[in-house]
Amino acid sequence: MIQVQNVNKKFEKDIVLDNISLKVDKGSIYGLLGSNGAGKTTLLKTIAGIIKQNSGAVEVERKPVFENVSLKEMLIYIPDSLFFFSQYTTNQMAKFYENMYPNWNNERFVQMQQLLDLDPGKKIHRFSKGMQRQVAFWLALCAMPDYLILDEPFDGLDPVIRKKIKSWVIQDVAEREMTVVVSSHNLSEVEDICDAVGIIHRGKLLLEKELDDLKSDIHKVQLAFKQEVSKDVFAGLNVLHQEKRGSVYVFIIRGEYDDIDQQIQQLDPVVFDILPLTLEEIFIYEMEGVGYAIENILL
Ligand SMILES: Nc1ncnc2c1ncn2[C@@H]1O[C@H](COP(=O)(O)OP(=O)(O)OP(=O)(O)O)[C@@H](O)[C@H]1O
Repeated sequence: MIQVQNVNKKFEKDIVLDNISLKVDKGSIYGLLGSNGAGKTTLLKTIAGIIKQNSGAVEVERKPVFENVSLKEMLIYIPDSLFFFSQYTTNQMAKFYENMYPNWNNERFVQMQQLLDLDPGKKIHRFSKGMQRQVAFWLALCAMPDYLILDEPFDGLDPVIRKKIKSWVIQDVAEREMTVVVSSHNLSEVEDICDAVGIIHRGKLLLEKELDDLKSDIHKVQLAFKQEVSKDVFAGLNVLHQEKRGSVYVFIIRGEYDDIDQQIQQLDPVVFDILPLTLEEIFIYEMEGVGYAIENILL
């Protein structure tokens, strides 16, 4: 488990992380979303134990992570700008990883080579950017980490490879309870793999949600009545957003499907539909609820 508690980080006078708290359960995938400069990389590096917060606590397996050598053997961070020793081939990097990570799996290294179709004897810096990213995943997954921290990991990967790598990550989460934190500025890029998502903006965690909860407790409702109705009749509903298109009301309502259905049936509408929302719509309305326009943050 990863626990971040009231973490603050400043670079000179700039507050880059502002009282951030979050928890990532073992065997789950947490998506950290935010625009450029939001603080994602800083937070990931703090979780990976590479930089130290000014205050607050960052714990992995209930131990402080900064400069903790035993935790580093269990945790791999793939940065947004990759680093490999110049002149090294993947085979040479694999030897290096084998010495660093006690659970290194050489059989897997050979299997993945066939699936990725990359020459392990070629110098890594001679590969394209996307191929270098594949090498980073190849090495990271063969180290069999318990924790995988990924900074904008899918940038520059073609859709086929992206799908393949996502499925490997999900497999490791399902089969051996690997825990993953993945950052992105794009919701659609990570929504298919995450169990929970947090949105960070200007160093603050604005919103944090389990995706299953999100989808089950927010609904779009279209309604029309024979006659004008007073706004008061909707007072019992937790309305996040409402608009009127002609004679049709469109509401975004938080709550259990059955409760909403029951309350609205009592109002005797002539049109009544409860519709599902896309994840992007859910975030738009949730963010509106906390006073931010998501377009300024994620889109
Ligand atoms: N080493 C540093 N020294 C000074 N300021 C820094 C340093 N690293 C990051 N910052 C500042 O911290 C803020 C957050 O940067 P960070 O890289 O964490 O954001 P990000 O959300 O990962 O952005 P991006 O999506 O552009 O990669 C930025 O204003 C950045 O300029």
